Amino acid sequence: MIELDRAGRSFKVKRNVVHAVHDLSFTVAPGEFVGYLGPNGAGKSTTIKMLCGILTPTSGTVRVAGLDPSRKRTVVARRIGVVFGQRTTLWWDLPLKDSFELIRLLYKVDRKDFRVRLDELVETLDLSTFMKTPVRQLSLGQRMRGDLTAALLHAPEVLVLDEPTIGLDVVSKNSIRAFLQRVNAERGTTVLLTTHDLGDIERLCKRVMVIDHGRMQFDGTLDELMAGESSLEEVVTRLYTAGAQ
Ligand SMILES: Nc1ncnc2c1ncn2[C@@H]1O[C@H](COP(=O)(O)OP(=O)(O)OP(=O)(O)O)[C@@H](O)[C@H]1O
Repeated sequence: MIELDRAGRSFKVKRNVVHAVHDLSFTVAPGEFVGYLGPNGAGKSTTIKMLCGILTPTSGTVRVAGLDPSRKRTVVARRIGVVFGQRTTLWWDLPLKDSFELIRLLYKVDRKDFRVRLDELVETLDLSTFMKTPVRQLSLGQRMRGDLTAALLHAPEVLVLDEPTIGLDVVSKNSIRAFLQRVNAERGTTVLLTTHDLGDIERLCKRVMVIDHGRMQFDGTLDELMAGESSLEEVVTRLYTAGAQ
């Protein structure tokens, strides 16, 4: 479903070249739920931006559902849902329900399918009390639930999440985690999850990839990553520190 083959992305900053992602290869099979970890500046968001076609790789190839996102951005957009926890994709001044209607029009979602999906998402994510509220007046937890809904209204096969639980309280985090687990289990949606919250990883991901300085440091199961140790935080700290040396 997701395939990177020696993908790289560099940026020219003044006279220097920053290799944000370097020679990165991995595949994510349909229906997998994969955690994508790395310290600040490791290249996670750059990878995600290449998956949605926002950034073109400077070397190698990136494929989503067999398509090149930078060349087929609109087609890929219909097959992928993306949530950037730090930024909303909703319209700031519009009531939430109007943002959803705009998404229906943009993605050309059939009116009946849209209704069924929206009703289900409103119920599961408990949105009914703030559907008429402008996005700018929503709390962070409410806004995040709105963003998740927006990402799923066109029933994408792939969901890419960049810090979807950032800044949320423990109850909101747990309800979002339960929701994501359900989307993956019931709809078979492939999920790639970037987070600095290791609780998200422990709760949701069987497989974990860790990158640092744009290169893969670890790709395996959570059990393999833990290798008999009891604290994921310690394991990850060791990996991040080793990468920095
Ligand atoms: N548009 C850009 N121009 C120049 N450098 C960039 C650009 N985007 C990212 N970078 C650099 O690429 C590297 C990887 O950044 P990226 O945002 O992908 O990291 P990240 O793993 O998502 O980090 P964080 O966890 O802090 O969000 C960093 O050194 C960053 O400064």
